[in-house]
Amino acid sequence: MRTHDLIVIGAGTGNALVDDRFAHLDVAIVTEGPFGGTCLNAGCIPSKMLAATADVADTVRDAHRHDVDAELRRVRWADVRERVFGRLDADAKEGEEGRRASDHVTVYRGRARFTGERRLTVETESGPVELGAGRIVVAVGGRPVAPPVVADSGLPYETSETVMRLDAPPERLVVLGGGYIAAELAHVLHSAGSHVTVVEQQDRLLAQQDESVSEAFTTIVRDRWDLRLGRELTGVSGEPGDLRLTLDDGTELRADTLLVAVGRRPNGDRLGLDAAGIDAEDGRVTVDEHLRTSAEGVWALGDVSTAVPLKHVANREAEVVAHNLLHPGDLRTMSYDAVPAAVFSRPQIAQVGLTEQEAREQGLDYVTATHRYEDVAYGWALEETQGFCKVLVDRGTGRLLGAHLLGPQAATLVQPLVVAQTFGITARDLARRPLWIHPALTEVVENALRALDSTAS
Ligand SMILES: Cc1cc2nc3c(=O)[nH]c(=O)nc-3n(C[C@H](O)[C@H](O)[C@H](O)COP(=O)(O)OP(=O)(O)OC[C@H]3O[C@@H](n4cnc5c(N)ncnc54)[C@H](O)[C@@H]3O)c2cc1C
Ligand SMILES: NC(=O)c1ccc[n+]([C@@H]2O[C@H](COP(=O)([O-])OP(=O)(O)OC[C@H]3O[C@@H](n4cnc5c(N)ncnc54)[C@H](O)[C@@H]3O)[C@@H](O)[C@H]2O)c1
Repeated sequence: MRTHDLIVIGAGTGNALVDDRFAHLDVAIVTEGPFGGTCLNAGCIPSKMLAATADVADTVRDAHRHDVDAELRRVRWADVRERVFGRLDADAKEGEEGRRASDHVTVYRGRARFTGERRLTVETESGPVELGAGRIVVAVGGRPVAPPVVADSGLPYETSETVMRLDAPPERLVVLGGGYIAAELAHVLHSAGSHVTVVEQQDRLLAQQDESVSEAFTTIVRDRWDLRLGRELTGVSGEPGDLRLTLDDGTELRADTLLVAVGRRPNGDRLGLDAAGIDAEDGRVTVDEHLRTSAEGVWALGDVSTAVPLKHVANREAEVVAHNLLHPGDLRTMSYDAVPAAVFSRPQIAQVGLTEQEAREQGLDYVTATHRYEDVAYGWALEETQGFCKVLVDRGTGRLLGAHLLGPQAATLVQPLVVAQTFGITARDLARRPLWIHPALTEVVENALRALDSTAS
């Protein structure tokens, strides 16, 4: 058995944890998949590079709204794909080579499985390798799930791991699920020329968002995508390239390609956690506020353990774990108090804190205010008619409980609201103390906050 000081399982966020502060340790990085993990290879980054291209194409399509005559001839998907993955695949390779060149890091490629306390076996190409370490970080992420009706059909389907690398946009794409991935990749593929149908079991798309956002998004995209809401998929038949998808109301959809986007599950179920005494629930590793697992010397971070499977959360968790590994006498705590999120679709969406339905369910005494993009000068400049910023504030303290944006640059505009919520700055202070640039789009945030003055009693 080869023994290391520290083993990190997973080369996504786990790999980023190992910086120069660990140079005095003998570190092993074990990974089944490419360096950079989901975010770089099949997640945040390619989907955003593709979404940005989709935004360019849609801007050309909509140029007439700005009295510009333009015609979109074609989205050259093969070239787009090559630009995106040519860069990202090279990045992943470079990341691995850099690690292999390091004299204090050993890389093992293969699937790891615990065999005992802080002991594991890795199925490498040249056979199993037994490893042990004083400390282990579990950062093995998650994977897409497929419902049995699809998985058992024997017919091909795509997930976010494969669909962005298709040779061409499908002519007829059906997306199962109406959450994050559906919203982003339907935008990408519709813009590239696919006819898109979304089948979602709930009555609205992005149903986890604030109800006003979810309703507005659903209404807006209905013009572009064929929506089958409140529907279940009950059968998959046909043949590869010509699928027949039956819904619970008896309707049948035809599709070249089925993209399954009904959620992801943590990979802990594949790790033999019991052998190492690591508690988990349905594959999700249980951690305390310092990100320690139930096994001495074993830590976990990212999608395998977190309640909020987002990359900026995983990055912060990695900072906490790195500190705690290096300073066992001064442990840091991970805070999930003001976690923002964004959906890079068209329109863009961003949020932080509570939705109005959550505030209501929690019986909070709150006020809300909404300001529309079309009521600020830069919204006029953009000819924007659908976007808005909505804020929820605690009536007693005046502090932000939540904020929700739908419209251009939402993911950027939300950031001052994240700062305010993090530092407990009241909505009134945030509106009135800093100067807000005129006539920047940020005025939609400023004016939503100012509108609270007229709603608060
Ligand atoms: C399409 C898509 C778009 C996304 N967009 C965004 C976004 O815009 N913003 C955002 O914040 N989040 C986004 N996310 C979520 C984000 O990608 C994840 O939260 C993040 O990548 C999780 O990082 P991680 O390190 O926990 O896991 P991963 O990056 O998945 O890394 C897990 C690593 O573990 C390895 N591994 C797994 N099992 C084993 C094993 N048994 N043995 C050895 N190695 C193993 C894998 O090969 C991989 O290297 C997106 C996700 C998807 C799917
Ligand atoms: N911009 C971002 O931050 C971003 C982008 C993409 C993915 N992600 C991450 O990836 C995760 C997975 O994304 P996702 O879109 O797969 O999951 P999701 O949880 O966002 O959405 C899944 C949707 O599928 C629906 N659904 C579930 N089972 C269904 C069924 N049998 N038939 C029809 N609909 C069904 C759910 O009601 C839900 O609306 C996200 O939760 C997020 O953590 C983040």
